[in-house]
Amino acid sequence: MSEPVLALERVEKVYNRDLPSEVQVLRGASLAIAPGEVVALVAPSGAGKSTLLHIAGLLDTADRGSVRIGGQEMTGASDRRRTMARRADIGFVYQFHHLLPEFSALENIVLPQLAAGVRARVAEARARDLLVSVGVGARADHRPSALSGGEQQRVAFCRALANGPRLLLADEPTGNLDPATSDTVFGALMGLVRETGLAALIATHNLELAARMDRILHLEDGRLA
Ligand SMILES: Nc1ncnc2c1ncn2[C@@H]1O[C@H](COP(=O)(O)OP(=O)(O)OP(=O)(O)O)[C@@H](O)[C@H]1O
Repeated sequence: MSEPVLALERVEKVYNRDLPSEVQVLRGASLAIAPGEVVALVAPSGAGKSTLLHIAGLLDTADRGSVRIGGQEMTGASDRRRTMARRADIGFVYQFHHLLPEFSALENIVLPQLAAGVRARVAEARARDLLVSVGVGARADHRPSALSGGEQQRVAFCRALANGPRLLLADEPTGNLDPATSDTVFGALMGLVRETGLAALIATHNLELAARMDRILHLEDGRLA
């Protein structure tokens, strides 16, 4: 089997250690996601989904266990190396779009590319292609406030993929949308992910959406099964 894009091994995480409020969220969580594989992460509220995604996305560190991105061991890596790996390899999507309100949809997708050193004309062409591929090409020049919730979220997907990451991490990406919109927007996300051959870990409470992914992982009692 090819090298997993994301591999977690026996990851443990405790918040507020040695305080009365101590909570052990992860108790040996392990997973491996292959290139091109789309995996659903399903868990009861408060089970530690966001914690797991933050650790996988190198935004937080585990107390124990190992995190590898593209075969590179990230446990104990310097902040600089983790930041570089995060920028180069990982795209994030959240429940709320977090687009920059004073910039257009197009600019929101161009800016991270400019920050990564891509030339403006190339960045703009890529941003337009991405917007067209998720069905919001006609909205390129609108600011986020002039877009519907579903359109905003589709723009957020494009932004997450702008710099060609190899791993997409999504935390309830359609959780804020009504069921019909959620279905359409999820379809757009899957289209993008399949087109680019990304590996993805997508947290959702929606079991119908989870069933459309390649595999479902359940997070319970701090472990994945
Ligand atoms: N920074 C923190 N300090 C202390 N406790 C925390 C912290 N972050 C999360 N927790 C606790 O850890 C547990 C898991 O939180 P997490 O946000 O990962 O859950 P979740 O599965 O994403 O929940 P939800 O589906 O409701 O968003 C919860 O009990 C939460 O209260």
